[in-house]
Amino acid sequence: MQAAASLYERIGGAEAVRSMVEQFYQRVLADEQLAPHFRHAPMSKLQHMQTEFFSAALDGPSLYSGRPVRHAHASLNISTQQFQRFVAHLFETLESYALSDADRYEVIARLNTYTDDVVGTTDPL
Ligand code: HEM
Repeated sequence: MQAAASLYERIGGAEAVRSMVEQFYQRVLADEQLAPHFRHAPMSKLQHMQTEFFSAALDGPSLYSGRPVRHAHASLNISTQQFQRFVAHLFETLESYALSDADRYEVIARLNTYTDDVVGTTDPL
């Protein structure tokens, strides 16, 4: 019997995750409440790291080699509202992929587990 397909496979594998991250960042950078955070960010490295991160988060084969999420966002002073906008852009991006609603909510639920690592992390690492 074959193992059930992972979320990574259901979204369409490596190429789908790469293009999903690209579309997602186009949305994030077009959002005037989020874009200022990325003004000095190394965007091609960030997209690469995010692609790895999402692949790992969706149970794909790749390992995430970037910094811990808490470390990467320390001192960025991201608000809860900005975090919610970020996740809403992801949800909208996922709407153009052939995923069930349950899968879309599962992706969002996984990202929401990082809220405390991303929001307002001005405290010591
Ligand atoms: C669940 C939510 C989020 C996740 C999982 C996430 C994940 C990541 C990852 C994996 C990196 C790369 C780390 C590295 O370079 O080693 C990163 C960097 C970054 N993220 Fe996020 N992020 C999230 C939310 C946000 C939000 C809401 C913002 C801003 C509005 C943001 C702004 C940034 C910036 C500016 C960087 C680049 C930091 C630098 O290299 O100087 N992130 N994020």
